[in-house]
Amino acid sequence: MLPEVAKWLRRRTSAAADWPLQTLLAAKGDTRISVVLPARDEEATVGTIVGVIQRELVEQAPLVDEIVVVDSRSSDRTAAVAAEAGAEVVCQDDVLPAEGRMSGKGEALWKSLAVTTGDLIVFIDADLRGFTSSYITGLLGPLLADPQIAYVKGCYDRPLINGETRVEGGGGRVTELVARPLINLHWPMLAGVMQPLGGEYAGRRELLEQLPFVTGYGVELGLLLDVFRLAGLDAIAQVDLGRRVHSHQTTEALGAMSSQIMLTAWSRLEQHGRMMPLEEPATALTQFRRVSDGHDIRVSDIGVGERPPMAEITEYAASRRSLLS
Ligand SMILES: O=c1ccn([C@@H]2O[C@H](COP(=O)(O)OP(=O)(O)O)[C@@H](O)[C@H]2O)c(=O)[nH]1
Ligand SMILES: O=C(O)[C@@H](COP(=O)(O)O)O[C@H]1O[C@H](CO)[C@@H](O)[C@H](O)[C@H]1O
Repeated sequence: MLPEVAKWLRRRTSAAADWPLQTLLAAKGDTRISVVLPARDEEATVGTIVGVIQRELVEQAPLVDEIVVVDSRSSDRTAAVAAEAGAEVVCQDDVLPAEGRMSGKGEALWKSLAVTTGDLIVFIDADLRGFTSSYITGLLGPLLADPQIAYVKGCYDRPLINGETRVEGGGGRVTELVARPLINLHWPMLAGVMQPLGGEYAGRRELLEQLPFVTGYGVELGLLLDVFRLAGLDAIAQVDLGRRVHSHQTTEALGAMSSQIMLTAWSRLEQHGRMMPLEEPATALTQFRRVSDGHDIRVSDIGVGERPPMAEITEYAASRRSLLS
């Protein structure tokens, strides 16, 4: 792990418990705060999430100024359930109609900027189970405490819970198999970000509105790479939110998601390559595992060598002759 990354990890990693609600209320001042939930067919979970935010962070404590659910072409009762729970609901395709209609989560999040008023915007997936308001207070903490911080990613344990299947640490499959390797190879300064694809994060509007939003599932990787490019590593923080349980897609669906992540990585490498020669890929892979007092950080060398065609090896011809004689 690069020394700058180790330093960043120490300086810019905190836990939700480090940011109590009263501290945030005292720091809020006239800062407006929006919570955005992109939601496609999330009627089973969106109401509970919105209800917790509405009760604990709007009614009981005036921290959050608005809860906006972006209905992303749902075919179920997502919009009605979200509205009944207290959210303002907008249809993704009704926002900025002159800009046309693109698809996916990134489109929903990009359009959310046009229908929210917050100086700070918190993004929360609408398929979470066991959501607590500490997700939001944790993500807001660094932003309300330090003007140098402009973007905060959640990190958490990610079990894979699918019907009878329950694998601790088995979630975040695209993160572990695609995004983390790509980031370590090409953006090693971001190797300390424990959950680069996590759907819970927050940012300052003044930064977010300067960033392109990749549509589909490339949005998280695109934003992380572009925040790093535009604002630098020290503008990024991460907060341990504990545990994240969400609805899991099929492996086939995650194949499409992985492809979008790779396309996003390619687009940023291609942009970078137009400005300066691309660096050689790094060959250290940093991985994280929860342990009792934090995270076990493992750095492994994933470098590969390469042998030439055997036909070019002098001894090969001689060995073949002796074998065949
Ligand atoms: O076209 C889409 C796809 C997804 N989502 C939402 O984005 C979040 C994350 O999507 P998903 O759960 O499909 O991804 P996963 O968490 O499985 O990676 C969820 O709130 C989805 O409802 C969305 O708003 N529009
Ligand atoms: O992190 C991941 O590997 C994927 C899939 O998670 P699981 O293997 O289903 O737990 O989930 C994330 O990736 C998406 C693409 O960035 C985000 O949009 C989702 O919010 C996030 O859950």
